[in-house]
Amino acid sequence: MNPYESHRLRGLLPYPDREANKYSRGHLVLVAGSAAYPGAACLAALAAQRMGAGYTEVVTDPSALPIVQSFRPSLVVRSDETWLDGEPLTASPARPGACAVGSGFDPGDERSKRLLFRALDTADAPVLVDGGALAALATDEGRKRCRERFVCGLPTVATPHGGEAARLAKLLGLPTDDARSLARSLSLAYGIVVVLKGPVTWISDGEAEVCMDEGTPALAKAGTGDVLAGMIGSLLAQALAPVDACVLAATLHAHAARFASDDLTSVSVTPEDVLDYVPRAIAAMGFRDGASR
Ligand SMILES: NC(=O)C1=CN([C@@H]2O[C@H](COP(=O)(O)OP(=O)(O)OC[C@H]3O[C@@H](n4cnc5c(N)ncnc54)[C@H](O)[C@@H]3O)[C@@H](O)[C@H]2O)[C@@H](O)CC1
Ligand SMILES: Nc1ncnc2c1ncn2[C@@H]1O[C@H](COP(=O)(O)OP(=O)(O)O)[C@@H](O)[C@H]1O
Repeated sequence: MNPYESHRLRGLLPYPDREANKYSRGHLVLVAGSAAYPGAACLAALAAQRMGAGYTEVVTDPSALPIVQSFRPSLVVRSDETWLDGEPLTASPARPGACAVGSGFDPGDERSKRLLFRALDTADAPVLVDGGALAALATDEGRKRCRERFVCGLPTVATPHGGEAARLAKLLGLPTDDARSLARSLSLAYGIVVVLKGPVTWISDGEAEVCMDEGTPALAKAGTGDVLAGMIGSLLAQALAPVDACVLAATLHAHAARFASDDLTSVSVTPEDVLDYVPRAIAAMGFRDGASR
């Protein structure tokens, strides 16, 4: 059920080439955070950096700007008000990129919807939809946009937990009793790759499902989903195929939490600790021949 054995996963790790520059290593536009949840933008942004993206640009609510800026000086941070009217994101082989939208959005507010729709409408690049933006995705207008992107060959990934998946299913009256079938039916109905998170996480592109069961209940703490979104977004920005990006990120997220639990106990691990153990999870997965350490 999980065709991703360790050799295949190791081959997907995005070790930088000798000639790498910050643009060739992937530009992630992370539209995240709100007045209510500025911390989610910080968690997802550091996760994106740790997962290898060369250029992590955080687009956030004006009230969250100073918080994200002071969190890490290497982040490029700008206001979502200017982003709404700015240049759309275009990815190319020389300058790969992706947009991740919604971690730390207030579900159901009008601003979340505007930001999500702008990302879906304008990004000529993969888009990841997470957190509060999933409420706006679970509307006729949200689904229509996903279908249009699907027809144009533009990947969209969504990372719902059980509650968010139920919202996406409700729009279409889909049954929610079996997680594997739910991941598949949401993927087919919206034309997206679905990462249905939980104690077991199911990843579906509508054709096949991958079962991710290496997690630990240490991950059941607010903020770990924001970390996962940053990791997947980072790999999408580095031009991994969508299902590969989701499987590799979910595996490293689970391994990082296990390493953190070994040292800190499953009681005490925080999402920040999961972030700190991502490098150990990457190193434990191994090095490709010729990769720069
Ligand atoms: N430090 C931060 O800034 C954090 C921000 N967060 C952000 O907070 C926003 C709201 O997310 P929430 O998930 O709290 O709110 P939601 O309103 O989207 O969903 C929460 C509700 O979903 C239901 N639910 C059903 N199954 C569930 C499951 N398996 N896991 C979780 N909930 C389930 C629960 O009844 C709960 O009341 C998101 O944008 C998220 O990214 C959270 O990730 C927590 C940390
Ligand atoms: N009991 C558990 N066992 C394994 N993994 C879990 C468990 N509970 C939660 N997780 C993982 O933790 C993450 C929680 O994400 P999410 O519910 O979006 O949290 P948040 O929105 O608070 O960041 C997901 O990756 C999920 O698979």
